Amino acid sequence: MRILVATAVPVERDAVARAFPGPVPGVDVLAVGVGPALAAASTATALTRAALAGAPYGLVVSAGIGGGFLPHAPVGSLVVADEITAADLGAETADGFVPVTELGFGAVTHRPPEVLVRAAAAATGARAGAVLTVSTVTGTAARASALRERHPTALVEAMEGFGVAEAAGAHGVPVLEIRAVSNPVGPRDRAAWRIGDALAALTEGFGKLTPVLESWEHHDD
Ligand SMILES: O=C(O)c1cccc(C(=O)CC[C@H]2O[C@@H](n3cnc4c(=O)[nH]cnc43)[C@H](O)[C@@H]2O)c1
Repeated sequence: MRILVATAVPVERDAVARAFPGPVPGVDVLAVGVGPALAAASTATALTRAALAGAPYGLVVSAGIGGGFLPHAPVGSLVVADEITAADLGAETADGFVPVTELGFGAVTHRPPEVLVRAAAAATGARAGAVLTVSTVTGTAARASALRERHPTALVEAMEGFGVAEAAGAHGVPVLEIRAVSNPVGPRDRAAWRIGDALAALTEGFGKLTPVLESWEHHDD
């Protein structure tokens, strides 16, 4: 089975690639850009190109760093998504946020295969929980609390997972998301982001995850 690993930026791509001693046949790691729209477009393009070449991918993995909801996902920890949810795709109303699904449109959540989530968490020591996709990095305690109130199982927010998952879904390919926590979700303190520690955790996690991905077979679970 061919696997596409989609990171946002080249440093994340390189952190994933460092987990492998050399090129791994069947595993491609691609930097697809920051944010859900560019990530969706780039991932869909890669999936289409592979399908047209007669070598389709059987699994897409969205991977990278992310903000962790404290105390559930501390800096340096790993999280695997049991749900990939677009947290700001909807409408603001006088009564609060309404997701697009309640307005009669589209989807806001993709669920990776349960068996794969469990195996990935067991192999890497990652916590399993919801990973939110946002277009705006949270910068206040109030927004962090509002997100957790709306999504009580959320462990991480990042900016690409839902876009990658939409592209995978359009191709009928299962998706997984794994994030290494670089910063707490909350008041903006960009200087405190531990990007190096998170990238190291991503490399270590991917070393343990790759055999799981390679041996996994999709049975619509
Ligand atoms: O400094 C900023 O305000 C800023 C605004 C937009 C993007 C960035 C990035 O550095 C994005 C990098 C990448 O990291 C993921 N990420 C990491 N932490 C968070 C977070 O707390 N909330 C959302 N995304 C996060 C994200 O997936 C980006 O691709 C900085």
